[in-house]
Amino acid sequence: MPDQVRKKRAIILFNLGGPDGPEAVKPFLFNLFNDPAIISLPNPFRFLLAKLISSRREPVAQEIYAHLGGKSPLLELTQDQANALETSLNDLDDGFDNRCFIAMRYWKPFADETARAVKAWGADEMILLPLYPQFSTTTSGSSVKDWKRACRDAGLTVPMKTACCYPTNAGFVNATADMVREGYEKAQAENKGAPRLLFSAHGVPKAVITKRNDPYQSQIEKSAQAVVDQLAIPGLDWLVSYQSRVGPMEWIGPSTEDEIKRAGQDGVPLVIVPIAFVTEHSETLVELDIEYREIADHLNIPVYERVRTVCSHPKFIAGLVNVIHDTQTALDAHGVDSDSAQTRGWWCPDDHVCATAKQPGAAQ
Ligand SMILES: C=CC1=C(C)c2cc3[nH]c(cc4nc(cc5[nH]c(cc1n2)c(C)c5CCC(=O)O)C(CCC(=O)O)=C4C)c(C)c3C=C
Ligand SMILES: [Fe+2]
Ligand SMILES: [Fe+2]
Repeated sequence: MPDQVRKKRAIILFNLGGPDGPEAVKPFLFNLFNDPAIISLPNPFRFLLAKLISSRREPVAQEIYAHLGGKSPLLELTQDQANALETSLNDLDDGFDNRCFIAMRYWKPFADETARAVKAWGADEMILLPLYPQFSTTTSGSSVKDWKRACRDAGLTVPMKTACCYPTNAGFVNATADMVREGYEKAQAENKGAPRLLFSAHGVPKAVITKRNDPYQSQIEKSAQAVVDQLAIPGLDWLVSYQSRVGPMEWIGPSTEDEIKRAGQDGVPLVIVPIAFVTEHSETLVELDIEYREIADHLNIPVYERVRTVCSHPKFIAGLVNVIHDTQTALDAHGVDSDSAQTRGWWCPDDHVCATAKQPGAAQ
């Protein structure tokens, strides 16, 4: 298609963000705990509590990021994904001039800066793509809400469509299965018995699931089941657990730490699979690779193998291309016009009670 008739389509990739140096750790934590999607208290209580918790958590978090040279690798790896996705989309020649942008929720680049960049580029339309396969109000929901605020503040008024979730997307599942196969075979080669697969996801407080009807936990289970189906290993021993608890609230379980201890009691080789993260960062490189490995070593677990995240695996990137095309065409097929698409257009392949997907007329 000739360049002059191509529409400019901005793909906005969302992730959590991480500190880019030791001095960023405390303000990053403050931004996280000051998010009403994380602590649902009215101000000034949330602000004061966020100040308190971020100060208390800072030494622990500094220690975590010190293992990574004082900063998170999340942005760099997300940039690699953005580059790979942009190349794949433009190679398809689907009538759009596609450009990928990144908006992080709690550290740079923030939504405000990215919204200004999208406006300066002259986008005709946008697709919002959370880099979270499973929807949670604490992650994708929070990012999309903040993006819409940033667009209003920047005067960016072009139509937008949102990919809600893609927990069983074939590209994501097949890329994960490829990585798991590699780890599983390595563990098997040690000849210490049949390995147990532990799908470990970032936890959330129980109240997030029960009070907000958040589909996160059920979608994590669907993702894990889809990977297991794809692996098709007869008699596979597997389960889902949740890592990264913070604070005194009750979190969803079982906890990954408890399951590592149980594997120690059972004397089975363990293969840990991150199922909610699509890039490496502190929760994989420090929590899984250092902290939990130490526990496993202490318990004499015969093998502890941690599977890599999908990052820019070609199958995962191809899966994201499909998510973008589904988002575009599903809404077009339903005749959602640019006005309502701007505020209400969500594509959701799941049957969870995604407020916006189930009630297209509902205010967000
Ligand atoms: C699926 C992904 C994530 C969910 C769900 C999630 C919920 C959630 N997280 C916290 C508190 C913290 N998370 C921290 C780091 C962090 N969290 C995610 C993803 C999810 N969080 C990522 C990708 C990262 C890593 C960032 C990086 O290193 O680049 C941290 C900071 C690290 C630490 O101090 O441990 C905190 C704190 C809560 C409270 C929550 C749900 C309510
Ligand atoms: Fe987190
Ligand atoms: Fe959804």
